[in-house]
Amino acid sequence: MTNPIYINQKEIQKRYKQPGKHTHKGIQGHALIIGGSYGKIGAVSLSAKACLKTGCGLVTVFIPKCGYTILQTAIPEVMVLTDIQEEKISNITFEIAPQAIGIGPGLGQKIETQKALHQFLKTNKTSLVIDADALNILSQNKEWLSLVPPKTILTPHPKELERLIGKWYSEEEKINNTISFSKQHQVIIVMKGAPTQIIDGETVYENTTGNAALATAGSGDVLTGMITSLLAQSYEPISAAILGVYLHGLTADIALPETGYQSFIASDVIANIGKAFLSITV
Ligand SMILES: NC(=O)C1=CN([C@@H]2O[C@H](COP(=O)(O)OP(=O)(O)OC[C@H]3O[C@@H](n4cnc5c(N)ncnc54)[C@H](O)[C@@H]3O)[C@@H](O)[C@H]2O)[C@@H](O)CC1
Ligand SMILES: Nc1ncnc2c1ncn2[C@@H]1O[C@H](COP(=O)(O)OP(=O)(O)O)[C@@H](O)[C@H]1O
Ligand SMILES: [Mg+2]
Repeated sequence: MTNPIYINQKEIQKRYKQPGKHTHKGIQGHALIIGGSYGKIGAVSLSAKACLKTGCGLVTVFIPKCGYTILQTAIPEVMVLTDIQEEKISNITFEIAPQAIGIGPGLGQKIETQKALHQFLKTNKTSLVIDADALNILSQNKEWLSLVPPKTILTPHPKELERLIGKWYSEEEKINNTISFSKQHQVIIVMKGAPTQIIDGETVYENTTGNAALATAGSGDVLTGMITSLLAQSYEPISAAILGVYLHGLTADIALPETGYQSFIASDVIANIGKAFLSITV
């Protein structure tokens, strides 16, 4: 099996870019997060807030109508576009030109939403992060993977990965099958877990941050927002994935002495992104 490259402080120093002194929100990246359905607007809310807190200049969400007031109240910094439907996404249309799109958190898998994702993939040319229900929809319609732009980042947890690549019977088989999938579809796969591994063709990266405090609802939705943010800020897709995963894990390592494993929640990831950035820049 290929030896992994460990994602440690040294690997991060090679990739991290400090924002320029004269930067402004117009060049600091505009990210779009698409997702949400009735009862799962929180997933988009977490993702969008994490996206902002990871340094993106502008963040817009595209959600079903029922999430409008929730989003505008929860995060006034975020701009909101809504679908024509109340409870689910049915037609993804927007006139903005984001540099990166994260799609999937809380999306649901209703048939109209599946069709909307298909239509979106047929026309989209923007760099993408695909997570959660958008991955589950792709697993049910594998032929749509040919519509995904090269170097798209997929962020499956183990069950989502199984739906995508099928069952495995050893760690080695899991990695080998994921490598084959990554090469076949030219995608980067963030295999979330303990530890998270990132597969980019034949190259395997293994994260060194994070702990069991991250086993909490919404922590993956937050990761999607963080990686989308970095992608919108012009990081190469592989660097956005590596830096996002490392910082995400670091938040839990930083917070652990204060929260313990049990009381750490996804919002604590977001609350500690600043400290995580500070600790990689010293
Ligand atoms: N506040 C919110 O609105 C939240 C919304 N969420 C959304 O809910 C939808 C469903 O996502 P879920 O992931 O809950 O449902 P899924 O059905 O995709 O995954 C849950 C299944 O995967 C298994 N699984 C998950 N992590 C695993 C691991 N590390 N090892 C082994 N098995 C693992 C679980 O045991 C369970 O069987 C998504 O759209 C997601 O974004 C969740 O992220 C939770 C929070
Ligand atoms: N025991 C653990 N140790 C380290 N990281 C973990 C652990 N459990 C979960 N995580 C991390 O938490 C995140 C969970 O993502 P996901 O299952 O998609 O959550 P959700 O869909 O609820 O947002 C992943 O980044 C995963 O690597
Ligand atoms: Mg998830």
